[in-house]
Amino acid sequence: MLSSTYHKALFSTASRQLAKSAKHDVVIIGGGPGGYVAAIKAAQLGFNTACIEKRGSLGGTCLNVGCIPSKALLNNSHLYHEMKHDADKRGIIVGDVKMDMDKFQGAKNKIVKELTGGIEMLFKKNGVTYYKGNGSFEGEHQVKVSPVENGVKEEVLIDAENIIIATGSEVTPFPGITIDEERIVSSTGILSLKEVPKKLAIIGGGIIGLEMASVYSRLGSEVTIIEFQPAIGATMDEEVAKTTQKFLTKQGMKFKTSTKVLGASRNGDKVSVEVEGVKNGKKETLEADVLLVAIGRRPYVQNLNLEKLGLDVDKRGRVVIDKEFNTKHPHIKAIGDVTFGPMLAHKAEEEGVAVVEMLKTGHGHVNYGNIPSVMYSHPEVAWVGKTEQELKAEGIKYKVGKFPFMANSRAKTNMDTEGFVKVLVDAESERILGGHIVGPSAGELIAELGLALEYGASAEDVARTCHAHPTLTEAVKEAALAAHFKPINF
Ligand SMILES: Cc1cc2nc3c(=O)[nH]c(=O)nc-3n(C[C@H](O)[C@H](O)[C@H](O)COP(=O)(O)OP(=O)(O)OC[C@H]3O[C@@H](n4cnc5c(N)ncnc54)[C@H](O)[C@@H]3O)c2cc1C
Ligand SMILES: NC(=O)c1ccc[n+]([C@@H]2O[C@H](COP(=O)([O-])OP(=O)(O)OC[C@H]3O[C@@H](n4cnc5c(N)ncnc54)[C@H](O)[C@@H]3O)[C@@H](O)[C@H]2O)c1
Repeated sequence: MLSSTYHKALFSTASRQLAKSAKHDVVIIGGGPGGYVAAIKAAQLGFNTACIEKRGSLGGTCLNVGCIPSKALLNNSHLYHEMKHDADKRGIIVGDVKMDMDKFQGAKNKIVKELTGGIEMLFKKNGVTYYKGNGSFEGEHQVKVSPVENGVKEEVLIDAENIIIATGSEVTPFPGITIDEERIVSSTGILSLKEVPKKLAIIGGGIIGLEMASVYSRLGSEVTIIEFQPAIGATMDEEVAKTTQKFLTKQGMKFKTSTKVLGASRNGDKVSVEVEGVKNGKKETLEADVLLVAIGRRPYVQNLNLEKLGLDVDKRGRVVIDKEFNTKHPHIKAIGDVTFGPMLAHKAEEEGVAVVEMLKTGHGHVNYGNIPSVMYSHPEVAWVGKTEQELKAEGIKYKVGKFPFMANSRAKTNMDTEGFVKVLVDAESERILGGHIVGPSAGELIAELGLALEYGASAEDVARTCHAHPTLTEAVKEAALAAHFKPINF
């Protein structure tokens, strides 16, 4: 996303004279992955561009309280766990390994600060005007920027030819459960705990639940995940979800699937969670030191004043747009989490580019059939294209090619052999329809299958491509070979 030059640079906002009114070709409300990418692209394509962000720092949910801080905690907790429990079997004697939570959190905060500051610098470099304030509609072509702490000091009224809504999403609340961000936390609070909870309960076995379960389980928490559905992993391929649950269970996490949460309350430093089995109606009270509520996110449109222009949201609160990102007023468009599609940073970024290209040329495209998903647990889980359950539901005849990391020489040398690569191909043409990986570096490996999908490659195309040895990528090649004919090494 950002080059390392910018990662390193800490950037302080230059003081600027604020006009009470301004005029721009493109105004973007929201500075997350959707909004900031759209802003940079628009400026690069020659538009006089402004981006309004009220948070006080750019990068949105992803950089401030999402992708980036969670991955920093995941990476460092993994290192800690490896040193403590894994080094010995590799012949590395490390002595007494301990956690320093202040430094652990500090390392994460430093990364967030550098990356968000880097975007501010990119805005400067590309000539994007950045308004630190709340954006709201005043008219079809008028956006008002209202002051926020450390932001604009007075209101600015912008006259905008085109407006892009990129206001993202917020945590879905659980009715009746009050988040205090201390003992009962959302995805934001869990990223900044001051100590490792002895017992951590999590409502929701989706991506946030499982990633945070991984972090704290590695640091020593007893983790229980409560999931309403019979399976974890939200939209994962069913076989992959089952395998993932098996691996995470082996790591010590406890799962209560098909379980309904009736309520939760804080009593001093403890939290009680009342649950009931969906199938047997059995009630139980779980005690925890911290409870994470992670049952999804919902679009965020508060304080935008959409009503003023009669802009529609659907039942799930998503801003209604057509295939070209247009609301009912075609010069007002919406991208990212605030509208349809998966709530992923790279999806928002793709839309950020496409929406601006649409403005410039009348064409802009996102391939929604090829948006990868990655869960950064260990082993990682990554997928792209169709799952087996989707292919069955659509009546598409397919073949499966699978290859286990146990038979991959690089995974063996790394002593990291859990999982497999699964390639789903059209039964006749062998064109790749989906890729599913649970295993080491799955999040990196999935890019190859994404590229194959984008270019309409067949299993044979991937299988006949020379892959370096010894690498984990050979498992992808072998899975493709298995779909086409037979693998060599298994
Ligand atoms: C814990 C966690 C981990 C995640 N990890 C990943 C991951 O690893 N990979 C991944 O792809 N996705 C991940 N996501 C999802 C990802 O963060 C979102 O999909 C992505 O941030 C959406 O980008 P966006 O630009 O649409 O919205 P956002 O990032 O939410 O940005 C919207 C911005 O608009 C601002 N805003 C809202 N209203 C106004 C207004 N009226 N005026 C001015 N500013 C306004 C908000 O302050 C916000 O900064 C994660 C999410 C969470 C919560
Ligand atoms: N690595 C990543 O790409 C990444 C990481 C974190 C978050 N995200 C994105 O953020 C969004 C939100 O993540 P999330 O994990 O909160 O949502 P999610 O949709 O991934 O998972 C929510 C889970 O909660 C369960 N659930 C819902 N209501 C429940 C209830 N009442 N009781 C018990 N379980 C219940 C659902 O069945 C589901 O399994 C997702 O769209 C995800 O794509 C992505």
